[in-house]
Amino acid sequence: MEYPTHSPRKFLGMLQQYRETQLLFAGISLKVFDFLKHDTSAEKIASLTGYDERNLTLFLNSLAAIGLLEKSNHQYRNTPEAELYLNQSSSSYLGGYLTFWNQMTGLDQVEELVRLGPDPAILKQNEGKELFDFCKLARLTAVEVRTGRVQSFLRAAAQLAEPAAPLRILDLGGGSGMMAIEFVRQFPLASGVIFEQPGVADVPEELVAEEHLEHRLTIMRGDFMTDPIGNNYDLIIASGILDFASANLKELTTKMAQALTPSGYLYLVSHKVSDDYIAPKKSIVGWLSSHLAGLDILQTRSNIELALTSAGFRKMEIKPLDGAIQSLMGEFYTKRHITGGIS
Ligand SMILES: C[S@@+](CC[C@H](N)C(=O)[O-])C[C@H]1O[C@@H](n2cnc3c(N)ncnc32)[C@H](O)[C@@H]1O
Repeated sequence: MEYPTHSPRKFLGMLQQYRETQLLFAGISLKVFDFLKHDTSAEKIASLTGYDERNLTLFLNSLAAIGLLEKSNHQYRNTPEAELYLNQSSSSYLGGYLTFWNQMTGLDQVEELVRLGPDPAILKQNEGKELFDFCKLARLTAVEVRTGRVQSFLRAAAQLAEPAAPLRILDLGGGSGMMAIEFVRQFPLASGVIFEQPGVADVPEELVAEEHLEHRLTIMRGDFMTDPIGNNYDLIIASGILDFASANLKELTTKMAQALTPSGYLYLVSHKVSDDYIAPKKSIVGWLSSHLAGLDILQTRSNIELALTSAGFRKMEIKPLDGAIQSLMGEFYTKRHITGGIS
């Protein structure tokens, strides 16, 4: 008998991935990773939590099978990644962030929305900043941003600026403000502004205070589309914000260009969405729930490039960086004709 022309492996793999994802979230919710810094038996965890020992054993075996736990001699312990990101006692704990992101981008309603269409009110308003809980997101990303994103940004910035440069920076729609906070920690003479909507700005304000950086970072509250954002900045960080300009992208890029000094830089993190809206799949699928609900704000890469060019920006070539995670790195733009360092 001939093999079929194509294998169904892809679908079975997707099913398996779905099951593994369910196990991950069950593990986070049951907080089992909190008990597994060191070798521990299912019996011990069951006695501490009241969970059913038999079923807990089955569950832990499955977590070990999918590579979240290690098992030896009937004892379980976290893998290094699980210990770093899934144990609540870790300073890099991401369980809350993953759970929030799962809810925010969840597709439980996909069938209904495809059948019935979007919410007319969301469709009419088309305001991303009204739809998402950015306050909660900002609190949760304070940790996430330090798991690679900010390091990649700082490594790239170190190529452009002298360590002792007295730079003035703006973190526009900064969320947690962690990009700006870590930047001024790395550049001891740098100072600047974190700009956020009023309902979110308390989060970076608290984080700045926790780091005792109030004398170097001020919080500006407002709507970056309609309110002044300040000027004379040497560096503007625009990470994950351009989609919220909706149809007014050119206005926002022009506003950013005007707020920069002539030799200033823009650090841009965007989704690099293709014109046909099918790539990258992480962004297309991640935004699907809000688009089905009625939003239509995701900007394509070419739209963004057009708006940046018409505002006078040019993309800079940054040399490959040791230790930077390329997929997490944004791009630098300048208004200058020549490239060089900020000083
Ligand atoms: C996807 S988050 C990115 C946050 C942060 N830059 C980061 O990379 O983690 C977008 C941020 O832009 C802010 N934002 C969206 N629209 C805004 C507006 N019109 N004015 C001010 N902030 C806005 C949101 O409150 C949110 O914190």
